[in-house]
Amino acid sequence: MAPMIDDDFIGTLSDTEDIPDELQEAAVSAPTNAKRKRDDKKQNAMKKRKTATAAVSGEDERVDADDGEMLSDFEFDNSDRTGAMGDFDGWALEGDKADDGLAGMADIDAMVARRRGTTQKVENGVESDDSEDEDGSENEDESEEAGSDEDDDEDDDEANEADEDDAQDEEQVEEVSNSKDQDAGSDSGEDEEDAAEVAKRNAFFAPEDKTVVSTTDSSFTSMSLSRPILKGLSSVGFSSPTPIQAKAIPVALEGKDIVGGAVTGSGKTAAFMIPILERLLYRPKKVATIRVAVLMPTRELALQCLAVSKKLAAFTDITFGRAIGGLNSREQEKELKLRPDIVIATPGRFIDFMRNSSSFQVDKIEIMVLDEADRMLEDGFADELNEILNTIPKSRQTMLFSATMTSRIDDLVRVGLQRPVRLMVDAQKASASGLVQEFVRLRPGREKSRLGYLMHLCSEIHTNRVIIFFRQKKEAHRVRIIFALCGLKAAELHGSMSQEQRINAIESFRSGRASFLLATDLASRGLDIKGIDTVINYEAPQTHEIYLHRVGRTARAGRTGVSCTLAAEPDRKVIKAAVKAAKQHGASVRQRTVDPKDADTWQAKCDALADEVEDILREEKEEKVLAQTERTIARAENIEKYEDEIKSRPKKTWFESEKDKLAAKKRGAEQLNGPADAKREKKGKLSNKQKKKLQDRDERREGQTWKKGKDMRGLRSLPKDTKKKKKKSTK
Ligand SMILES: Nc1ncnc2c1ncn2[C@@H]1O[C@H](COP(=O)(O)OP(=O)(O)OP(=O)(O)O)[C@@H](O)[C@H]1O
Repeated sequence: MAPMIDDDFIGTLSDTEDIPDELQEAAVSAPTNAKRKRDDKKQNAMKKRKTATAAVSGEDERVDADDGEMLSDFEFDNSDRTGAMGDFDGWALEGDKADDGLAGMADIDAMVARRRGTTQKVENGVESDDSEDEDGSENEDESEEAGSDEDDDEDDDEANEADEDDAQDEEQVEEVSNSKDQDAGSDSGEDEEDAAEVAKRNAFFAPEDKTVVSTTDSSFTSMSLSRPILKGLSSVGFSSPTPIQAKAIPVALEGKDIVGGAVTGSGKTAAFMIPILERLLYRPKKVATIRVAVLMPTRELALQCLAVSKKLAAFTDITFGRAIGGLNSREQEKELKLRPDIVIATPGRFIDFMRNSSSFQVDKIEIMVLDEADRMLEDGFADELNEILNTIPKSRQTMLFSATMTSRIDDLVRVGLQRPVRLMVDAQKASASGLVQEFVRLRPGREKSRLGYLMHLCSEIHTNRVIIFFRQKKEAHRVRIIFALCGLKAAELHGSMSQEQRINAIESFRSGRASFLLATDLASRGLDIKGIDTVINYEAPQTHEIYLHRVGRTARAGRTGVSCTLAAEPDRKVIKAAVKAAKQHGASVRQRTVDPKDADTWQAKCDALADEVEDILREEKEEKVLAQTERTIARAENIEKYEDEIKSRPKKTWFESEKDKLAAKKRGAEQLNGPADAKREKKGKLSNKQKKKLQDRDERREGQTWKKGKDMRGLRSLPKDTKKKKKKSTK
């Protein structure tokens, strides 16, 4: 039966709830940097720019940085974007081993083709290089071989980037559904901030009215940007600044610290990169120096940022280097020896170079950017971040950006911001304006057919340019096999894949060879892939923030897109928060009705494939073991061949022991999943809020009925017969 869109969707997942009228298809609607050392030339250039900006904007036009208002008059120009950023053409992998094949997907496709006895031609597959994933441990000495082994992509910081994925994986899932997501529903964080927090904030941030220039009528030319920068902008098709760019660029050009937030896909990358490039044009050029460090939480994001930045800098002499995990360190070390102006990095590899590469000097860094800053400030990255912050100069400009930027002062204080300017363009927890959020409700007892629902959606409704998010990489992989067995072209992306496979997977999806990308939250932040039509949440994520990042992979840069979330009992809290926020911001929310028979038919098909899936998993494991053995032999041969060179190198040091790393990982998981039971015991007395949380969790564990929250109480104005019908259906 054809699926239906039910426009009067409600956020509640309980069958006893009434459908609200109001949820019917919304049809949507610092002081100057005197302390900091700047050379005279730069200061003068800055002053000139400042005067020009002020002249253009005028005092009266200043906009309150915190007004949370969307600048409705801004529209992305998507009419003619040929040659623009849409044509992302690579990962700047010169020198790194990058395969054009369909790694990660080709293996499965080949196996399925063999099993089906077809002659399906499968492009060359690349074996998974996930040795560290098999035993779950990294060997610090492994990187010793980097010099002699081109393939040695697994480095010490593998763990950091993998954490992004692992933290949301495996055994934590149950915890997740029972603890942290309760926060998502409650108005924690910003909403609950008290007067003390407001006072702290006022003291911490620079007074807004003095520091923020107007964004109305702003254009790149009115920002007094230099010709090479303007040429770069026009070459990528950026004709006018997005709201966050209009706000951030003038402030950043003045050298001020920034805490910036704007919805996903609103151009935050260029918001920090344009002023950096402009400022670097005025750098002293006699001695090459690393002046800028941009830190990102995942390797893919770092590579993407590098590609975008290089395009923007195409008409300048500004140079770039990488310190990105998972890629050949020797190549990166070579680049860093030349002291590029800007280094784009993931924290683990950055620290590795900081400690072990004499050519990597960070003592002249003048600007540091933390992209996806709220993620970087989480416990999982705390040790790395502290190590970096303690090493690079304190007298730097620091910029933090994220679509879900935290304003919790305690989090921000440790970054060493100096009277930062707070630039929040969109209302907190808003989604992109072109996004339609669909929910497919799985009634109690229907969860066992979750996969059936997904298969139905992907074969009948959302059939192309779809990214599907999973909580567990194992599940993403299993479903990827089922997709292959059912003839759906898919790629997968998660932390159990080698970096090369990860990049190839993204590329095969980007190029359209794969219609579906099955990913974990490794891909939830920042990835800018043009033309993603739909984001499907196979399960709701742990938090509302992650939900916003996930659904933000579509409807980017003024485009439209759909998110579709399978909503069962365990997903309830996050969905409740998502619907509530969507309601508040006038976003489009609707329910998609899928005939249970369709889902059951697909579920039966999938169940019937179980043995075959097991066989493929076994076969895959055997191939992995074989590949692993071959790698071990090759490694041993390499060690023998390059023994002298390896022994002559100083032993690498790492700032954390394995134990510390594990502890950090645990802290990260705890932060993600909420306080562990142990914490509860240790603390002794619990606050009422904690008690309520635990009680809610226990109730849910026992499968008791969910109580309506505040935001759901308003859902009463349904026509009577609809109410009756609903009640009946629950009996
Ligand atoms: N001024 C502009 N004009 C037109 N397009 C732009 C402009 N600035 C950025 N874009 C495009 O908008 C898209 C999103 O940009 P970007 O990836 O920087 O978003 P973001 O805000 O960092 O998103 P996320 O929060 O998901 O990381 C990119 O494809 C980029 O090319």
